[in-house]
Amino acid sequence: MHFMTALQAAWQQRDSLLCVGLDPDPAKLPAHLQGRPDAIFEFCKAIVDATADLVCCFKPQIAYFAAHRAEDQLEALIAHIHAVHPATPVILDAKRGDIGSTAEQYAVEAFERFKADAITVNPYMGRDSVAPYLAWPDKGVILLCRTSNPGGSDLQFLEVDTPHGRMKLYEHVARTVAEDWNASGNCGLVVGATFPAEIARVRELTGDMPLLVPGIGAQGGDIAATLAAGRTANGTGLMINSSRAVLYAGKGEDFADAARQVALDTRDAINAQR
Ligand SMILES: O=C(O)c1cc(=O)[nH]c(=O)n1[C@@H]1O[C@H](COP(=O)(O)O)[C@@H](O)[C@H]1O
Repeated sequence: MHFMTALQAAWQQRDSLLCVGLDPDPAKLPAHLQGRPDAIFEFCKAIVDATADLVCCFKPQIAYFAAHRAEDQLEALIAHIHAVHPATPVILDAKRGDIGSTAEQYAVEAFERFKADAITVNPYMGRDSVAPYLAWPDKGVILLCRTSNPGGSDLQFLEVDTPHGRMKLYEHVARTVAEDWNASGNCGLVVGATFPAEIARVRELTGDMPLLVPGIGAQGGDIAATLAAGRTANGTGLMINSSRAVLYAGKGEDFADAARQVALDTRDAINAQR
């Protein structure tokens, strides 16, 4: 199924804009899982099973798996999500960016090896570096636009001359993706919850394009401001990610119950603003 079709169905059927981010840090895993060879898989599987009915998508971050030689556990986790929660799309957060021939391999890694439904991609090497992902028309390609971190302003906030006049670089990225790269309707953009004014500007430039919005929870982004700035006319359009605040809500054997409670509270806090 097309990523965008699956996402829209999940928004409606789950009545949720929450994306739970799967960023398993071995040092933060509950004591009873520490040291097990499959600890990362077991931890994430428990979080997934406890929260799947509350989310519109999951977003595993590849670094947390690759750094610990756990790519096989990432493969198993995504296979588990597809088998047990088939209506829940998976975004592989890899923030790839490279020349076209290398990007082709990254696309195969994301979509064939890991069987992700979408991937995060860095747009700053330009159209030919993104084309190999766009060539998979059923897969979502979610491009960094206005990132949540403070240093995001170093480059993304610079004023540049464009064919449409002078604007900030992130605005030019939003406009270019919406008007040029999105021919197959499979693009989304990343805009941090820490910058609601820029969420509003990106919404203005891109119509109803889905926005992945990290930065609530541990990074302190504001849910009400995010919704006011970014929701579409039908009250969707956003995948609002929370990772650490959900994953590490509890430290004991009941960690998945604690994660579910935070996910539930976060989903409801989001829905209260729709
Ligand atoms: O693409 C992303 O997901 C992303 C973009 C961005 O601008 N900021 C950002 O925090 N992220 C990711 O979103 C997650 C945020 O995690 P928490 O701050 O723990 O909720 C991490 O996996 C980050 O890598």
